[in-house]
Amino acid sequence: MTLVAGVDSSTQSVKVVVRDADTGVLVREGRAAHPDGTEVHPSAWFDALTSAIGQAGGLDDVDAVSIAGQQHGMVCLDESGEVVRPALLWNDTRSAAAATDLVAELGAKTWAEATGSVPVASFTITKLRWLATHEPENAARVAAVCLPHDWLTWKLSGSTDLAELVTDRSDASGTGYWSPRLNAYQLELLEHGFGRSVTVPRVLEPAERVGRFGAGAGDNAGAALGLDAQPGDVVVSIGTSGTVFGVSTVAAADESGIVAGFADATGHYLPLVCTLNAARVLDATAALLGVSHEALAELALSTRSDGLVLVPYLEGERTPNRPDATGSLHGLTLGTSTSAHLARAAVEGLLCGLADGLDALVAQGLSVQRVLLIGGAARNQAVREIAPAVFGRPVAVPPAGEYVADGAARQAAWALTGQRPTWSLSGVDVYEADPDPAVRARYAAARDLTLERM
Ligand SMILES: Nc1ncnc2c1ncn2[C@@H]1O[C@H](COP(=O)(O)OP(=O)(O)O)[C@@H](O)[C@H]1O
Ligand SMILES: O=C(CO)[C@@H](O)[C@H](O)COP(=O)(O)O
Repeated sequence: MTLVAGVDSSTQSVKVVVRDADTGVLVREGRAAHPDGTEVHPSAWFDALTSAIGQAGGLDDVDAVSIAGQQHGMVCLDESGEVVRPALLWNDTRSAAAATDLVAELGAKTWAEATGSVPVASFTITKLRWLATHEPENAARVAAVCLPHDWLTWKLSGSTDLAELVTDRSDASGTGYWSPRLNAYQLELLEHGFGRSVTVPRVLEPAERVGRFGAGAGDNAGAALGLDAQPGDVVVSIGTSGTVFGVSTVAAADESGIVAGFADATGHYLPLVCTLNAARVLDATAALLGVSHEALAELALSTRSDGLVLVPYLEGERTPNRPDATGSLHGLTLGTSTSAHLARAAVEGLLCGLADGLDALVAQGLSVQRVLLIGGAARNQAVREIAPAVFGRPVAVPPAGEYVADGAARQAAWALTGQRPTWSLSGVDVYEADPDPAVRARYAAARDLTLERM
């Protein structure tokens, strides 16, 4: 049996799957937790990956490996390949002012045309500007910049040569200095943002490999590949981030900055909307109520929200671009002051943010024939049942699984054999509900009424 491995190094954890390259059957798997926080030393990811690989029985008998991971994080290396400072992750908002400056300096249209996206605090380029401004001594030591998945691939390959860093189209498209449309770096943007040029990883083609390593992918592109998403499939992923995206044959360039015009992992495009507040809104609400996720779901399904709205900007927000916002609760009455109403409002609030994202993608021309729901919080029964009412469409929920790691495994098999795998995806459950536009309308009325962070 020929084995391939796929990795998802996501915000909260790392997952490893080992699959049969011919059939896609899961042979072994492993996982390990990542440290909390929006600033993490990459060595913590490597330690977690090593432990997850061990749990998955090692990689000695595996012929090809691909690593997918959280997008955008800034990993800076010095000339000898050492990490300069802990990585700033996609959900670290300290570079919000740098993002505002970069957009003001060149204009949103220039960014959208050059890179497919208008940078917000998540994007690597804004973190580089922040570093140049706030930590000039660290900035001076930077010889190369790469992304979490690039660094893990490089590290696992055993290389110490900066010239051997590789990445893929999907993750390169989240840097703010690579064009999906032109399939090329825009290094003048990197120089503009950081003040000078540095080494960047070589961008591999979707099925290219270096030794036994595939190109890897940003986690959302990895999930699209893992689900074998086709044009018309829109994926809603509710993990640490909330994302809505679809595979498209047309490159997006949304000047409003709502839709990010990323590349996918198959040579096409992946227009995407990302929110900063997703599964952790339910984690926080369950903790506040002192209940499990299962009990939270039961509470949420036991009532309607009756006008209670939770605007879930607990970590600030990325879409809409409100990095300094806080969450807020609106519509409290004696009647809505119950655990059940709060649970329902939390689920509806996070889903309304994603429904706004779905609308934005449709407005950009993305076709929606099917909505697929994945990510840790897709396990939640209330999310599954309320999503179709909020989205106004049926929602298909594939079996709980590690679709990002599966996408990486598919890529590894593709790179190994030269054939894109046709592994079958087992059955999805379809959830339907009457559309509930009143919930969306009430949320829309509340969403801008939030306090800034202190
Ligand atoms: N049944 C559930 N209901 C709601 N949230 C859940 C449930 N199970 C897991 N989660 C949450 O999902 C998140 C992890 O999802 P995952 O997609 O692995 O995240 P990431 O890829 O961002 O690391 C955690 O915040 C976890 O608490
Ligand atoms: O920033 C984005 C997409 O632009 C996020 O989707 C990150 O890629 C993190 O993903 P998860 O940890 O939530 O899987």
